[in-house]
Amino acid sequence: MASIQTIFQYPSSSTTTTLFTSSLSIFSIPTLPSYISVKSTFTCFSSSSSSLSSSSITDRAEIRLGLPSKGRMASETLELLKDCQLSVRQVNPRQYVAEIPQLSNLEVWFQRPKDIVRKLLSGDLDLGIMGLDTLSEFGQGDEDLILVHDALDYGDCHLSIAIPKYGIFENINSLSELAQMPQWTKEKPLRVATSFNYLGPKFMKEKGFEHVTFSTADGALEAAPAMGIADAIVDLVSSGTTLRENNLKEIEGGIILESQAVLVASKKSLIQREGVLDTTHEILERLEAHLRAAGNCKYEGR
Ligand SMILES: Nc1ncnc2c1ncn2[C@@H]1O[C@H](COP(=O)(O)OP(=O)(O)OP(=O)(O)O)[C@@H](O)[C@H]1O
Ligand SMILES: O=P(O)(O)OC[C@H]1O[C@H](OP(=O)(O)OP(=O)(O)O)[C@H](O)[C@@H]1O
Repeated sequence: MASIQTIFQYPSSSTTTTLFTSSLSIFSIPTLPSYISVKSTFTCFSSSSSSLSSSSITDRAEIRLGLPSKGRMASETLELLKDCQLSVRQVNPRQYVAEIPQLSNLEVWFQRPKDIVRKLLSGDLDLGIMGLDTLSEFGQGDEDLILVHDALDYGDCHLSIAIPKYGIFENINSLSELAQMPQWTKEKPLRVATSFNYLGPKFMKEKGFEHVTFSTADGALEAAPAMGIADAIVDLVSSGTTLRENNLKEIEGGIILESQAVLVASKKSLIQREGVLDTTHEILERLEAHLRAAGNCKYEGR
């Protein structure tokens, strides 16, 4: 990864706004697909199109960091922060607020990852950690969401389209073959089940699928083809076991997004709320130091 200066660039304007610089080297965004509209090669998760953001800077004094409250990301997020000497001190595990003694004036709020994105946009959080998939789905490229660190090295998975291994799909092995199947017509479109109601349709449209409809479900999507509810699914994959166990397969060109845990900030907070920039910088430096050391350990261990 190239060493670059940490400059937040706001692609909606022609100027580059330097919020802070350092010798950190963690801002390159690897392979985000074009429809996610990261216009700079580093630092900014942004699009000039949709704007969900309605945040206004309220007059609260404390800085708020949103962390996943439960699920896959929760414990690894706490472990990562602990490894960075940023221990989250929770008075009681059922309480949703906590503190990090090393970061003064910071409140930690435990929330569902999708709600962290929503609350960054509404101005109720200043910083947050979630999967890039959640950021992309619920942030919808909003300009106020700044990707501060794009690779926290856990929560790896990818969002992908999957189809049955059997029946009319037996010899279909790529997205273009799927698109060209004569079965999909206006009257009988390709039916896709997904909980990614923004990224799924956006991807299929970009890939030129004309006759396609979407249905939504929150879990166990892999059952939809066998139940006859859908022809294909768009869902997260990590080990691939769930797809295999349900007789489904990924296809060439069908990966929508590679995801892992990321640190995100509200641009408005960074600019307008006192202390957010310094706190972000502090967290970033600690993350970078830890991840660099961990990376070296991995390398030495090989
Ligand atoms: N195999 C996987 N399946 C789903 N998510 C995964 C997987 N591997 C890593 N992840 C990451 O974990 C996140 C899911 O976290 P979690 O299990 O807490 O669900 P959630 O975001 O609260 O969603 P839900 O409301 O569906 O429970 C994903 O957004 C993704 O970034
Ligand atoms: O590739 P794998 O390692 O098998 O992981 C992928 C599965 O994990 C997630 O589901 P989860 O376990 O969260 O249950 P859910 O279907 O109820 O959301 C995801 O939605 C896939 O179903």
